[in-house]
Amino acid sequence: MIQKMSPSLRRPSTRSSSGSSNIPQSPSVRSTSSFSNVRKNSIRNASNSGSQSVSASSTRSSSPLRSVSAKSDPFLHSGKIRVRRSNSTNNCLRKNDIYTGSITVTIRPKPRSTVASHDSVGLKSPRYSQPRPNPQSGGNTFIRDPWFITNDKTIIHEEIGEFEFDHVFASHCTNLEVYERTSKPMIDKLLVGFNATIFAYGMTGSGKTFTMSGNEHELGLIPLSVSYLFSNVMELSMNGDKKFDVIISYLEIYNERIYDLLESGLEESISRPSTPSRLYMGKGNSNGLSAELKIRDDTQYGVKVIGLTERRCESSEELLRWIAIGDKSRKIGETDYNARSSRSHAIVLIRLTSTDLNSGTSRSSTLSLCDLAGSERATGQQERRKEGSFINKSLLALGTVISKLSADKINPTGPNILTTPTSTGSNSTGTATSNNNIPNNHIPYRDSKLTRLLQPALSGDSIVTTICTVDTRNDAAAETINTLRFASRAKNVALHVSKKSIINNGNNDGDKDRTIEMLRRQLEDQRRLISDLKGRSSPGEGSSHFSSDGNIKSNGAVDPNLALMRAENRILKYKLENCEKLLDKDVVDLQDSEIIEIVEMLPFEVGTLLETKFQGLESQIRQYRKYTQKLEDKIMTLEKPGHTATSLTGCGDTEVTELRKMLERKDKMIEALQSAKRLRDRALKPLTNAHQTSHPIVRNDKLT
Ligand SMILES: Nc1ncnc2c1ncn2[C@@H]1O[C@H](COP(=O)(O)OP(=O)(O)OP(=O)(O)O)[C@@H](O)[C@H]1O
Repeated sequence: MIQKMSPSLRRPSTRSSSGSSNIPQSPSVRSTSSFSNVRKNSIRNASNSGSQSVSASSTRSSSPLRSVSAKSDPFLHSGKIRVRRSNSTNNCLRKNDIYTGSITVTIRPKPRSTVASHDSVGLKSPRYSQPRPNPQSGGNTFIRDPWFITNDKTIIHEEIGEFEFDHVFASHCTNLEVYERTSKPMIDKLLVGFNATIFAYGMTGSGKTFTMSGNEHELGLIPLSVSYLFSNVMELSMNGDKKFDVIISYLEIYNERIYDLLESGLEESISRPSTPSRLYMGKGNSNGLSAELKIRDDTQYGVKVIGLTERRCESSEELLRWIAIGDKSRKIGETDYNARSSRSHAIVLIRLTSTDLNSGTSRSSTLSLCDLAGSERATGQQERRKEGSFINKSLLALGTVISKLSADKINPTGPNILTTPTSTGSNSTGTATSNNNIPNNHIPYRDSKLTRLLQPALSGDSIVTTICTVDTRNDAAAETINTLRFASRAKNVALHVSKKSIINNGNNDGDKDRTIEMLRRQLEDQRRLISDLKGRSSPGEGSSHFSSDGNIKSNGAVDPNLALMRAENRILKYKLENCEKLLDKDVVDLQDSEIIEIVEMLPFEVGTLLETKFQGLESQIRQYRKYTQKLEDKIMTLEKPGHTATSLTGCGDTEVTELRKMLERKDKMIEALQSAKRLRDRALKPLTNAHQTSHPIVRNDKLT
């Protein structure tokens, strides 16, 4: 019997290639007549091949990445997954800086049966196609599979009809294939500056956590994406023009409260080895200590969780270690459907900041990886029931937001295209505006923490991809149909996303980096100097330190007054020595018998004048010598322990002034010396000339 179709599924199919148009595509539900043709084919295919999908299995076999071994490398070394860049995007990228398209929606059915060892972790629900006792016949009845996947875009329920999405995976596809098609293109967008959001949605036990985190046999989208991100970051920063910062935060929404999953992880990050997945950690391990965090509107990010821990990561291993630590605190509990059911929505936020070291410009984009808790029916256990009601309430809020965003009635002129909040998109009150700026219906983002956190992403600040996991067992049909309805609406939400803007001002990271580099160098220089001084100074030197050039320092800084005093003292000394030499020479010269003879021959006045001059010079030199000595003594005293830089500076001012005055006088003295010499030369010249005739050898050298 063909059931009456839900109104939301009645839209005519828009089956054009999703990559060729920016008009969001409605999921199609075929007429029952067309459906019956498909059904026949599907049933035939299924019975012939024993598999659900032809196209998806071909995808599986053609993937070049299937040989990657999760066992050999739990975090999958980046080199192993970087086989090729993905060019698969179902949406249009009109301009380099603008992304126009709709939310990308993919469906991942849970396999009919999983290998026993894989399933031992907790699949409690009855297996697909298992025999059930039939009271009428007394024998066993096999429950028939109501779902068919006819190609990689379509999933059909034999009574409900056909749903079309961007991609429908085969139930036996690997996480790697899901990653290749969903997450990898998003990392490529992230790397060029777009925000990217990926979330897994589906009923409890349908494989959301398996898809996002993986298990010990198979890596999930999170580790695969992180490895790919870091391999790109390393490659792009190789030539030294760019620098990347990767920062992780990790939170959960449990019973409508936000908790930081990295708050208490620092010690563990140091001591613990990395762990690939929360599935293999302790159960029910809430530490119960973390405080609830609040959300605020934020001009840069739309919304911000106040006080959320941020950890800077240098490698994929480090980042995944933080996630493993966060996973440990995530609330997990046993439900009727899943022995290790996530009782919270978990969101990993990875912020990538790239800085162009030449221009100093930088750009930050954020990757949000969300593993939502699964919708579930009421259960017997009180605690699970309470959790379940919070989960369902928040998922309902998400469904309503998506529904409002997707509904044509919001914008009767066309699809509801959302733009970034900073331009014409939604605001914090949740009012969406369409392209033509006509205010639309109120979008109830504030109805739950989940929708509030996803608000920027859903209102056009991020490219969004969702992976809806479904359970194709007959028992789960109602939940699966609900999931597909949600997925159908999400597919209708159109996006118009701008790249995050480049920050280019004096306070950008480039400038900061340069300043930091300069300060770091200064610090290193000073450290070297300090250790050098420590090595040279004796233990009793108190707070005074000596630089390599002998100047006293306080806290590593050169005292400029003292340095000046010392320099001037050196000059003074040098001049004094020269004066002394000159005087000594003159004295010697004058004592020379020949000169004395000559001088005796001079008129008396000249001799007296010279004598007076030289005596004056001698007296001046004695004064300078005395002063220099005094100055040296003073410096020696100041350098002794107990004299601080302050006292030094205080003394130095007067000393330096005096010294300067002395230097001026000293210059005068030298001038006087020179004029005396000239005078003497002039006085001696006629005598020398006269003497040359009778005494050809004159010791001129002594007079110069
Ligand atoms: N595609 C798959 N291949 C192999 N095993 C799977 C797959 N999907 C789910 N499973 C298994 O099913 C079980 C439940 O999956 P999982 O915990 O991921 O579900 P879930 O949707 O996250 O549930 P919940 O919402 O309750 O947290 C796990 O044991 C998981 O390994």
